Amino acid sequence: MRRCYTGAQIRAAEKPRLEAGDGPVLMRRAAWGLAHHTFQLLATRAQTYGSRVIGLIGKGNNGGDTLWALSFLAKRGIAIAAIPINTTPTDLHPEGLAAFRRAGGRIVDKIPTDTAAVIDGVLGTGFSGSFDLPGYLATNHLSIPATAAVIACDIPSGVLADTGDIPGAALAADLTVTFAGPKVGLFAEAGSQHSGTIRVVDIGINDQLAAIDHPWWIAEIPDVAKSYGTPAWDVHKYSRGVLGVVAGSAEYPGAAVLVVNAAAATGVGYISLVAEPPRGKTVADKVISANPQAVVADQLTDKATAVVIGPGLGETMRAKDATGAALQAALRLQIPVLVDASGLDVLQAEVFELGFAALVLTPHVGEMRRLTQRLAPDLAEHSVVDQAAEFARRFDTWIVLKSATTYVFGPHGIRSVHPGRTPELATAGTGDTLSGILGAGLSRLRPEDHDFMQRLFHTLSAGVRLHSMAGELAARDGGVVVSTLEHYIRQAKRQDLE
Ligand SMILES: NC(=O)C1=CN([C@@H]2O[C@H](COP(=O)(O)OP(=O)(O)OC[C@H]3O[C@@H](n4cnc5c(N)ncnc54)[C@H](O)[C@@H]3O)[C@@H](O)[C@H]2O)[C@@H](O)CC1
Repeated sequence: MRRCYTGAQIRAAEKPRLEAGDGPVLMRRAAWGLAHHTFQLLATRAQTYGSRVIGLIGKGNNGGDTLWALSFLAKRGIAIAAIPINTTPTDLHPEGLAAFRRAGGRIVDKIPTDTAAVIDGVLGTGFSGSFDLPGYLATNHLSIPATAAVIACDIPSGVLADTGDIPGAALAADLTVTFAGPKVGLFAEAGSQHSGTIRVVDIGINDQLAAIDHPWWIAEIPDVAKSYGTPAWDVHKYSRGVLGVVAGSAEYPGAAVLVVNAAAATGVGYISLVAEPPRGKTVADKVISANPQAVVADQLTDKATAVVIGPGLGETMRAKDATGAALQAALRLQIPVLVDASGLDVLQAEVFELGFAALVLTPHVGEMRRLTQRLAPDLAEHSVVDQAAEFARRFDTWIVLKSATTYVFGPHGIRSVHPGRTPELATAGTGDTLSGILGAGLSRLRPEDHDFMQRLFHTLSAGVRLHSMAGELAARDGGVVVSTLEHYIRQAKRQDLE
């Protein structure tokens, strides 16, 4: 798992160094890294000596970094120029501007058509409110040639470092060179679609960053193998993981099929479908014809090591009873419980007091808002991401908030972020598939292990990654058809996508 940070966390880590007077040193390290990666990018395009690089410069330190970086590039034979954005040359970072001028840089008011790269150094982590850089450029007749690379200094201007939201508009970068540690805004929401390739420059504050409480985490491809890879050589079907599935109804039998398909493709020792009569008949028939290895029972087996409750259960009294009975059994067995879809709407506040081994809720944005409205109405004014984070903390539970960006929040502030890698996953049934993947992962955990919580977090985060890898593979293969996603889950488990 890789760490990333809010703007405030990065500022807190820098603070002692700034107070010790190290600001200029940190800035020059950042600028050196920005110049290095810019040069590397130009080299891959065979555009180094004599190429032109233009900086779009704001009045803060982000502009200062860019001016310094341009001065370093000039020493490597690059023709440099800068355009102040929303400010005047007299308001630019003084030392940066002096270095830039010493290196022969000129302030200009046009972007020449032979420009090889534009560095966006208008706004960095000091950005708040709203800004529309593309609109500003259009109004001022500054057009970036289609052949020029766009390189963002630290973060594309207009992206909020803490959330990835873009309240105005931002340039989409080919490359973002970010300092100290990656900002969460480069991976979340619209920011994730504007950051391009991300390079991190070590500016010498890693010790301070390591000490930060509650960074954000990101699951990387190797993490999938850690949580979902080959089981121990000596497992048998029960010790590998027994997943109970309480899903499907006469109205939505397909949801149960999708959960079971995904769990089977992810890898589990035994799948027990809880399908008591009369809803059981249709659901059981459909699941068994798709997955003959699943075993149908009318209640949760005592051998279960995790249970998924909710997909396609519907809103009938019977669905509520099935949810209640499965929760009681899971409590008695002390196994992790995942509640999704219809199951979420019947959860009452008391459920959170019961003391499950772990309770994981996987709402999409609409379901999260409904949960908040019902159980924590005072949070309703917050963003849905903040609602999920606070809900997890308040109710001592785990939330996987599904949207274009997916978030995992744990009870004690632990959290991970997962950029949307393909909009193809925005189709009915992909949530059921995620429940199946995560259910299979949960069934492998042992609540009695000392590092159970850590493993649980990794399982949820890596499972979200596995799901999006499967989506990406399906998208490349012509699009996501949910009933075939299990095929891509298996492919994703063995394929290095990057
Ligand atoms: N703090 C540090 O030690 C380091 C900071 N570095 C750089 O410093 C940046 C942060 O610098 P700053 O704090 O000066 O902030 P920025 O350079 O991001 O921008 C600050 C300026 O933009 C203005 N501004 C904010 N929102 C605006 C809006 N919506 N419309 C118009 N103007 C707006 C602010 O009033 C302020 O004048 C980082 O992103 C990074 O590039 C690097 O040099 C590394 C070291």
